[in-house]
Amino acid sequence: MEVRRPRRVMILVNPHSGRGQALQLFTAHIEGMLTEAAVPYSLIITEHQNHARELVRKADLSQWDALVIMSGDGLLFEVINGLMEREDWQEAIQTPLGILPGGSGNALAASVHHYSQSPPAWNEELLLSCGFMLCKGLVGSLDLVSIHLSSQQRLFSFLSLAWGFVADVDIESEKYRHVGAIRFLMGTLVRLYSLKVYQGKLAYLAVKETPKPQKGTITASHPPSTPQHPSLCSSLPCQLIPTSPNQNHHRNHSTTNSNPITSVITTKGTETQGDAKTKTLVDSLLPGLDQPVPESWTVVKEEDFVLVLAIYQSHLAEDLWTAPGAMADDGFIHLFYVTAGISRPALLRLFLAMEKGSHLACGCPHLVYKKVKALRLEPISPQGVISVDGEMVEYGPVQAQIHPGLARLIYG
Ligand SMILES: Nc1ncnc2c1ncn2[C@@H]1O[C@H](COP(=O)(O)OP(=O)(O)OP(=O)(O)O)[C@@H](O)[C@H]1O
Repeated sequence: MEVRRPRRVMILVNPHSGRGQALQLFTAHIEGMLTEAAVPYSLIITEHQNHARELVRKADLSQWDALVIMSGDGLLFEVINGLMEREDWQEAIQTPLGILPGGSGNALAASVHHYSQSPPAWNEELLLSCGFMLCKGLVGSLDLVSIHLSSQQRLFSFLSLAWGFVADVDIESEKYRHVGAIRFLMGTLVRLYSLKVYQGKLAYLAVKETPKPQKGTITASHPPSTPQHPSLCSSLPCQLIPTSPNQNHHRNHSTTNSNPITSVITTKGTETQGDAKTKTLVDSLLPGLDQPVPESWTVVKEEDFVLVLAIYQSHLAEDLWTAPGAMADDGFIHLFYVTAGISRPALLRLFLAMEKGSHLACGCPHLVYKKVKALRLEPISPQGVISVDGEMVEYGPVQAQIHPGLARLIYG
């Protein structure tokens, strides 16, 4: 007879995130909620940078129903990259992930709240909404973006890749973190005052609008963007239910080749290569960074930018509804860029309009928006900042490709 050990939710709290109150917020608002909903959990307080990354890289994931972070987006970035560094990454990255806002930006928390079609919420109200989603335990797919840096390092991102104005504001405003979400407005005003032009080359592979596939065919396209709720989902009462790892972790995978040296194509177009034990995820759309981009790509003729922002969730911060049509698993990188020549007032108007998601209706000739599957950015300006999920990464040429529905996220 199979004896199932009890499994639970690992909650990682960064006590220094945001205004440094994540732990107090957890105790005041979430602890009771989880107890009432009978969700078993273990609380782990991160002690240093990369603590969460190392922990999930080595964790026995069969013990955990979900990995939840209470912090800003930076801690989830660590968790995702820790999972993708494991030998069993294909299974590991299927562990449901959850977010409780404890930072000052809280982009993913604001996005999942938005996907639940609830009216906008901030601060504690947003935290309660995310806590409620955690108790319900509904799980959907989450797109990840594979990012290659010039040093050959590869990262996995769930939120954004930014260069120019947005990246500068994000990183420079970290020193105002103690004031909370308003740090972005302060950073924006400071950076507007010393507005810069950033030189570089941008190219992308645009999404082709294709007719809907026939029923029953396996395609490489993304699924409908409504959340799927197969595994952690119980009906009622709101409670996380243990599931067998084998039951759900391979939900997206259909093996097309029985050879142990396999190339596995998932129904969502994710390719892996290698032997059966250590397959690596292939970025089939990306040539080497030292190779020219394929002819099917669009090369942007302008080389003077104010910002380039690739985002794959709806919100860049609690009050920045940047990609109004985006969903967690829509299979798109939403690429925005602003070309040089925009006036300070026009740029400020764009950011103010972003609060209501109406910036694309501003009619600003300098703002361009494209849905893409891959992109490459080659900065020419010798110094600058590139950020991935709000974290500063190595400056230099960078390219990225979307992997639709590679991870799983708790959202209602
Ligand atoms: N105990 C800790 N001490 C110092 N740094 C930590 C600790 N735990 C996590 N970190 C690091 O802090 C960084 C910032 O974390 P995170 O983004 O989650 O919070 P935040 O920056 O306050 O949020 P936001 O970006 O929304 O302002 C991450 O790189 C993370 O690795």
